[in-house]
Amino acid sequence: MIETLDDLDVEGTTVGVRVDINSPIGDDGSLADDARLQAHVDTLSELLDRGGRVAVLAHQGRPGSDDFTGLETHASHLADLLDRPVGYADVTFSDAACELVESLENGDCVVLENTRFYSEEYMEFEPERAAETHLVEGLSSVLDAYVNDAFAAAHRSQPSLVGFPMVLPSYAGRVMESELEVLGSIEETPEPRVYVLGGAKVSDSIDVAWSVLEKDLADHVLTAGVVGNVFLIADGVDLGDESSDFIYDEGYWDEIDRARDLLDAYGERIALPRDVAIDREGKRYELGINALPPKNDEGALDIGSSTLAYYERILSDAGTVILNGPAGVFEDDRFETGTRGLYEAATDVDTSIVGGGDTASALRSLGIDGFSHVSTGGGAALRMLTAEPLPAVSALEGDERVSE
Ligand SMILES: Nc1ncnc2c1ncn2[C@@H]1O[C@H](COP(=O)(O)OP(=O)(O)OP(=O)(O)O)[C@@H](O)[C@H]1O
Ligand SMILES: O=C(O)[C@H](O)COP(=O)(O)O
Repeated sequence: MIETLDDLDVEGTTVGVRVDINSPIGDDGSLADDARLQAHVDTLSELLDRGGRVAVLAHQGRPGSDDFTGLETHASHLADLLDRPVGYADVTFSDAACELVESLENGDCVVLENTRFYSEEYMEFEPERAAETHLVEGLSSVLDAYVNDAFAAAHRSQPSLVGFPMVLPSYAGRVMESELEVLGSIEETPEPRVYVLGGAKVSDSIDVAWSVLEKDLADHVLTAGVVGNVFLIADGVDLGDESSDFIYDEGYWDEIDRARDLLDAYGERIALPRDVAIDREGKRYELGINALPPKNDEGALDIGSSTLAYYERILSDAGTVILNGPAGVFEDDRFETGTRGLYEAATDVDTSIVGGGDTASALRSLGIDGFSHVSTGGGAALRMLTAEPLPAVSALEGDERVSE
């Protein structure tokens, strides 16, 4: 069983809190979206208000990517959100970092440097081995307890996520708790249940579709975005070279066979786009499936209005909708219509759950809200929807973990 902050005697305790504040970074190095920081305010405030001494652990970006930055900006933004001083250390587990953590007083908070600045943190380990990494060994010597609030990274078996529960009493933070509560009990949500799978993560979406159709969790799967295009090709539609090349270049060509198998097995529960929107001479132009391929091979960049109306009808009878990924290239005003329409229709459904990450920040930029739950996790939420165990969650509940 996973223990929560309700089980932790916080006063005077030095707690390592793993959060996921991995955020889009603007060209000037600023945070382009602070939603993930906001999400952790409750956990951090609660620990600090209850007299905890908090050392925050987090990653930002991946080695080699433009958003692979330090956490100084995150620390100062957290100070604003928490409305209290938040320190920053440019180290994570060195002697200097440990001395700083040891010097914390009740109610003090420090953000330690990006865990992924250290090569071991970008490797996947079994928890017992993760507990022997420099990061976990070094830092656990100055911590009394560990809180994992990083649901969005819980599908990674990296040291700061799975190692600490092997050596310290460990607890789920409030974000982790609520994500597990909602995403862990999908089968109890009202029926009929509709899954909307859009975006560009085709293999992940096909995994989700297989799983929820096989387990009878889904009454309908609505396909859109690149996922919808792959299903159209699998169904024998010629989308033209532009869309086909895109799918090939992204490495999703083999997924067409999987999509076809899925249509053979569960076709009556899978809805495919009836029309698509293309860019013709700089304008949005809609084409019915029978009019494809486009005469100039323009790419299919959004679902069209008759698909939207068809999907809205299915959603109007739904008890639960689970959405992941946009319906088109929403970053371009001409092709945001499908995403906006679909997600707005979803807010009218009794229970509406959005599988997060970039989708969540897209919705904020489109100004759409009113969902029952917007997950902080992209990959983690998808994995949870296929009922696959998340390593960081297993580490929190495992037999090997240390109890108080
Ligand atoms: N028809 C399309 N053609 C090309 N790109 C598309 C199309 N539909 C959607 N996209 C692109 O897919 C991208 C998002 O896909 P992705 O699956 O990564 O979703 P996401 O929101 O990042 O997922 P997560 O929330 O899991 O992080 C967007 O950048 C969007 O422009
Ligand atoms: O944004 C995410 O999905 C999490 O922060 C995990 O990041 P990663 O995919 O780089 O491991």
